[in-house]
Amino acid sequence: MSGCEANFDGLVGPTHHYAGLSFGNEASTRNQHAVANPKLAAKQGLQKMKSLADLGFAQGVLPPHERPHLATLRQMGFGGSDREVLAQAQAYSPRLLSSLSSASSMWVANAATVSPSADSADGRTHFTVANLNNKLHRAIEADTTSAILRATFKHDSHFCHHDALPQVAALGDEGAANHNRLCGDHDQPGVQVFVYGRHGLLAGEHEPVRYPARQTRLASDAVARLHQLSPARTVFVQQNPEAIDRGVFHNDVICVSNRQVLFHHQQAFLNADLALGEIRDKMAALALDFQPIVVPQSKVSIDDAVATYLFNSQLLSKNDGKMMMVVPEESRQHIGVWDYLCELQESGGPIDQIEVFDLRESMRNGGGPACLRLRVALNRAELSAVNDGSLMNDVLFTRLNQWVDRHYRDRMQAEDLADPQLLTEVRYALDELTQILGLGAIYPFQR
Ligand SMILES: NCCC[C@H](NC(=O)CCC(=O)O)C(=O)O
Repeated sequence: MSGCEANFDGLVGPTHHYAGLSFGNEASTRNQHAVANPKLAAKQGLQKMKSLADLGFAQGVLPPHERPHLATLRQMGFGGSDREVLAQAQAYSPRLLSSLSSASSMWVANAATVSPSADSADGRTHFTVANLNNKLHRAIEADTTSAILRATFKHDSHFCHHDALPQVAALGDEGAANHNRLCGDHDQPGVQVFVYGRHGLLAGEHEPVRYPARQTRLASDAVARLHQLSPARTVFVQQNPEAIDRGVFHNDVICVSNRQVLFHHQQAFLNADLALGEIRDKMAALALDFQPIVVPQSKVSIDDAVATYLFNSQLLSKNDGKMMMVVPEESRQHIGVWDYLCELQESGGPIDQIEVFDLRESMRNGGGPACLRLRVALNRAELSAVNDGSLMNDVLFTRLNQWVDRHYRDRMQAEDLADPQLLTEVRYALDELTQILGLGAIYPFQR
């Protein structure tokens, strides 16, 4: 093995619910007020992690955040005991309490952008925490994400951590969901592709009109600079504004990369030919052969892509050199999309295996297999420097399932969030979790 791509999945938190918080994310809007099942959600996620670990892929886990987020409520002027703060917030605005209770940190593809050491001038793996500035419920993730990543990837000699960019719309950054990397072996230099929705400072001709473009070019440029990437191996591409207006709120809803392959929809990018040409040329300079797989509109429409999350899949390299694709159950349920996938699997191309997972609880908030994982390409030395307790195996899987059984409710709606008992349950659970994972005190309530 010459390096690997490890996937770190976000564990769903105990307050998982459907609040309709993400304008532009159609599943989130559609399922507002549906009854959620946090216990099932966490178990569906764990099952994916375990299955991939069993297949021999390096798999880690990242813990959920503390919710409701009392610190933000206090910062907003609510005071007194925790119980009083919750009651006041609920009386003032149940929607605010819901925002500050979202389990959205599960979608760790938005936790950070990660550049492997082979691409960065200082030879370290770089992480920039995403500020998730476009949504209140997500912008509050940055500090805890930073603490979690620093505890999981601890050694300064291997890992370099950057805090989130300033919290302002012009620097809106959504992390790895808008970032792809093309390469040969994962620990060899590759080409990084940053996808943005609007510039940030300059008013562009081509911007979405219906839904927000969450990622700015200004932010993508800043991350590339922080990560010490070579311009000769970096490409910036604008997302197709029409796709954003149809519900493609992150690039990973319409595109996924692995090694030389860029699996994407025909309408994913603005000026796609130029962008693909630049990727091809920059890869050729590394003696790499670019293999785009373009799914035409005639086979799968953008609406079907959004409904089924076909592109929010994981592409994983197997030992035989072929790739396995991890798709959500919703892709199997759709006849046209499933026919396309069966054809793809038989086509003799790089992807020859499709694995389906039931991630319905997360999917109903717009989070598929790819949203739930943060890719970290690591060489052997770096992999052994990762916090041991964070890596998935039989023992950890059993312990985490038992932990979920002990602490999670199987029903959650907005009105449950003001229950002071829930906050106690969450803190108790998270405190135990940091011990299971060996992460130390990462939450403010533990300090
Ligand atoms: N990468 C997938 C992210 C999904 C996430 N959904 C949410 O936050 C929905 C939460 C709610 O509406 O309850 C988002 O849109 O950022």
